[in-house]
This record gives sequence, C-alpha cells and structure tokens, in this order.
Amino acid sequence: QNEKKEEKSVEEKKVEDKGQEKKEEKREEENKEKKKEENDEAKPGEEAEQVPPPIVFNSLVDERLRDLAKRLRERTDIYKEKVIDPYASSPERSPPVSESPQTYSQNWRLQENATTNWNRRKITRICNFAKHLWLSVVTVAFNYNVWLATARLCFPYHTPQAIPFWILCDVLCDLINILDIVIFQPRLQFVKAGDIVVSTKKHYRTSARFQSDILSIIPFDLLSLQFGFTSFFRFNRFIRYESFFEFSDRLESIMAKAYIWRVGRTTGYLLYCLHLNACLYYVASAYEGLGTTEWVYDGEGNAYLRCYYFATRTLITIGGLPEPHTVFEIVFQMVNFFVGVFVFSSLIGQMRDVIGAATAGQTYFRASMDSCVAYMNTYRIPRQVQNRVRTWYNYTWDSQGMLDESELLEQMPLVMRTAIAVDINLATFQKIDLFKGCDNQMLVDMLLRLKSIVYLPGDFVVKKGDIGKEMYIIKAGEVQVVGGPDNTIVFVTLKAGCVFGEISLLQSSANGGNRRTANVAAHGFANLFVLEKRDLFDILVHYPESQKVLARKGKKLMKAKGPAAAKADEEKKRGLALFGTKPPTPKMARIFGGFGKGGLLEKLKVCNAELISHERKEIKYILAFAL
Ligand SMILES: Nc1nc2c(ncn2[C@@H]2O[C@@H]3COP(=O)(O)O[C@H]3[C@H]2O)c(=O)[nH]1
Repeated sequence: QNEKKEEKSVEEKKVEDKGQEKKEEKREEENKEKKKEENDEAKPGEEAEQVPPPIVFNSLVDERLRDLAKRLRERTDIYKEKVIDPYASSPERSPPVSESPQTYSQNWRLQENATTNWNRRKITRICNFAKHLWLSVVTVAFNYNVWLATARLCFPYHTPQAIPFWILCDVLCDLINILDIVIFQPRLQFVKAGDIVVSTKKHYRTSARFQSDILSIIPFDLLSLQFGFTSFFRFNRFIRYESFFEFSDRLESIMAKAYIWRVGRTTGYLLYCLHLNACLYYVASAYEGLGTTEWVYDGEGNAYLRCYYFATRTLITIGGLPEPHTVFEIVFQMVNFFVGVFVFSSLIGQMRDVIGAATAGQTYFRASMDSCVAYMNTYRIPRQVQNRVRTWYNYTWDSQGMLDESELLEQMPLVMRTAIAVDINLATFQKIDLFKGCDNQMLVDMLLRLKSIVYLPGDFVVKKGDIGKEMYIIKAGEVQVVGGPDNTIVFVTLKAGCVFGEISLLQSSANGGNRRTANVAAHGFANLFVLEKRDLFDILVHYPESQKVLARKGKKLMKAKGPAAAKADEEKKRGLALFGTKPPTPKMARIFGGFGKGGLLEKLKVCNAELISHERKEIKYILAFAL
C-alpha cells in the first residue's frame, strides 16, 4: 500500500510539474507577444528588420489561415458594435423578442395583472356561453309552442292519456319563459344614446318588450278548466318570437360560417309553412268528413304524416293529387296553390341569396381569372406567361382567400382596420430589427399602409440599380439576395419577418443613394407586405425621433451592405473557387430547393409526415409551375 501511495504521489508531482511547465511556456509566449506589439507600435516602419519572416510550408494553407483569422477579427468587431448599439443589427435575422429588464416587483405586478385579465376573460367567456345556452333553451320553448300548439289544435292529440303529458310540457315551457322574463331579460345589454349599457329592472319594465313578454305569459290556459283542454289558449306564447330572432342573430355573429345557419333557418321556414298547411288540410278533411270524398284525408295511417305529404305535393306544386270536386275543396286547393307559388318562390329565392352570398368570393375569383385569361388570349400572350398568371391567381386565392386584402379592409372604419392590422402583424413588426427603437404608434400607422403581394418562384422583387420606391416585409416564404454574373451567387436568404429593400429607401437621392444595392428574387412562393416610400415618409414626418433612428440605421446598413460592401462580398464568395466549385445541383432537384436543408429530400420526408398547409400549397404549386 505504501508503494502504491508513493507511486501516486510521484505521478501527481509529475502532473503538477507538467502544468507548471505549460504555464511558464504560456507566460513566455505572452511576454514575447507583448514585446512584439510594443516594437510594432514604436517602429512600424522597421517591422521587416525586427521580426523574421514566418516560415511558410504551404502557401495555400497559409493564405487560407490568414483569411480565416481576418474574418474572425471582422466578426468580433461586428459583435462589439452590436453590443454598443443594439439597433445596428442586420435585417436578415429576427432575434427572439427580449423583454425589457424589469424589477422583481414590476414583474410580479405584471404577472398579477395578466392573471386577473386572464380570469376576467375566462369569466366573460363563460358568461357568454351561458347566455347562448340559455337563449337556445328559450328558443326550444318557443318552437315547442309554435309547432305543437298548432298541431294539437288541429289533430286529435288531446286524448285522456296524453293530456297529463301535455300539461307537464306546457308548464315546463312556461317556467322557462318566466325565468327568462324575471332573471335574464332585465340584465341584457342595450344601446342608449350610443352607449352600451346593461339593462336595469326599471328600464326593462318601461320597455315595449316587457309588455309583450307579460302578454305572452298570461295563463289563458286556465280557461281550459271552463271550456275544455285546448291549445288555443296558448297562442299568446307566439308573441315571444323576438327571443327566437335574438338567438338567431347571436348564433350568426359567433359562427365562422353563418350561411350554414341561414340556410337551416330558411329551410325551417319552409317546413313550418308545410306544417301549417298539413294542419289546415286535416281540419278541412275533418270538416268535410274523413274519407267522405276522394280529395279529403281518408283517416288511414299516421294522420300527421299523410297530411304533411299532401301539403308538400300541393305547396311545391308537384301535382298528381286527387282532383277537388266540391266548391269548398276547389277554393281550398286554389288558395293552396297561390300561397305555394308566392311563399315558396320567395323562400327559395331567399335560399339562393344565402348560398350566393356564401360563395360570392369564389364567384368573384373565378370571374376575375376568366376575364384575365380572355384578355391574355385576345392579345396572344405566350402560353408560359399565361401559366404564370394562372399560377399566381390560384396561389394567391388559396393562400389568402382573396385577391386583394386591402379591398376588404377599405370598407371598414379606421378603428376596425387598426384593430385587425395590430392583431395580425404588430407582433411581427416589433421583432424586426430595423424598427426597434421606433415609436410603437408609428408601427401601427405603418401597418395600415401595407399592401399584400405574392411573388412566384424565381421572380425578381428588386433589381440592382433600380430606384427604390418601396420596401418589403416577408409575410410567408423566402427571398434571396443574389448577385454575380448570372445571379448564381446567393448572398443571403431572408425568411418570414425579415425586411429588405430598405437601404435605397432610407438613403437620399443625392449620389444615386436611392438605387437598389442588390438583386432580390423570390425563392419559393413569397407573400410580401409592401410599404411605399411615400407612405413611410408621410408617417415619419410625425415621428422625428423614429426618423432619426431609421436614418442612423440606414447609414449603417449602407456602410455594411452598400455597393462597396457588396463588391467585397462578391469577391469573397468568388474566393471559394480556390477549393473548386461545387458541382451544380440537377435542374429538377433545384426546382425543389436542392438536396440540402429544406430541399427535395427533406420536403419529401415532410410530405410523408403531416405537412403544414402553407408548405403543402407551395409544393403543389411548385409542381404545377415546374410541369
Ligand atoms: N447589398 C445588400 N443588400 C442586402 C443584403 N442583405 C439584404 N439586402 C437587401 O437587399 C436589398 C436590395 O435593395 P436595397 O438596396 O433597397 O436594400 C437591400 C437590402 O434590404 C446584403 O448583404 N447586401
């Protein structure tokens, strides 16, 4: 054991000695470097005499290493600059949103506020849900009265066994109505002198609605004790029709596809007309005597079903019914036909309007595309261009559900437009480096002036040397800053949330500063927001501070990416030729973005899994476009 301990301590000593040796070596090296630097500073001209030339084994490797060291130094400089001025970052990357530093108590208060807001929103949502649920219960009660009171009045449904059941249902419905009148109606919101106020009991009691509600629940049913059990005494319940329309309006306002409910409601009106007619036919048959003539109901089978069948054939004027013979039958049938023609034609017209409104967008899209194709045919536009135009139409429609978003927003008041624009894009804008430090209200103003535009794969969005009249923000897709003799060098790929075209926009026209400094082409399909120079400058007039921030950034960008920097960049990229050029990607694979990251193989992999809708659309169109 002693021997082992000795061995260990010897080894440890050796390690320590080695560490010390290394440290000493390092110190010596540092001292040498310091001396060298001092010499450099003191006598820059005598460098060649003082420092012996380095030994070069391989000039190519040596050059590459020097180049690498230079680039690392440049990168460090850029990072240093960024640390000093956080707004000087480049536009091609959107860093994660960093919250401004807050104290613990501030954070805590914010969290508490957020929780309270969240709780309040949750409570409001629950209340709204409860209101909708209650309104649907009241609507069921209303429909019970409207459909069954008429049927019970005309058909022999009041048998001694059924009467207790009917009484129970009637009482239940009346209870619902009473609860609604006593608890819910006085608490509804209404508009008073332009203000939304929650109704008070006093307000409700003085309203016309209260009077009609009270009239609707007067229990005339009690007269049944004197005159026998009949649903005739429940007809005052029909006055509560307003609750049905209230329910209908609310449902329309919360449904994403309101036309489905509208079609359902119109169908309901049609069915109710048939229901009324079936009731009348039974009453007419009973008046003449069941089965006494060929025309009347013969009393066989299910009375309601047979009469409903008769009503359907009569009102929809299908025909094939037994001929009426008596004056009463002829008059009844004639009135039926007239009502059928007027009521049914208007209801079917209403249905056509509802369906037409639901598909109006699609119809507009088809009509615009057809007229554009007809125009291109008239002027014998080449097939290739026509295909591109068609692809643009289809992609734009599929990706945003309309051809021109601004058309839709134009009809809205400014407040609504602002709310929508802020909701959709403000978060993205706040993350854009270029706008960091700018006034938030300025961003909102800018959002309102944006126009949406779609570029096809390979389209040039910006051409070097052109005058910059607008800047772009990428909504979806990618664009590439390209250069070189045939635009084959890709300088940078910009993704969703990035800005480009701002350099020439932020420079003055003196010395050609307003010219585009690079070519920018759409990589795949690119959905962009366009902000015109005129609009930007109109806005900046009101925000001098933001104007200063943008001007400063414009200068920095020009320095970093302007013509001089671009040339150096291009040469740097060409320098890669030292290692031989990469073999070109096959043409077909190139269409799909090559074999690399995000390329054909990856896309195919993603296709097997679940594709997100945008990418799926893009691949579909890229395929269509390529073929
Ligand atoms: N010149 C240059 N432009 C770039 C670079 N990266 C992104 N861009 C954008 O490409 C745009 C070309 O038009 P602008 O000069 O108006 O603005 C330019 C920049 O927004 C780059 O590295 N160099």
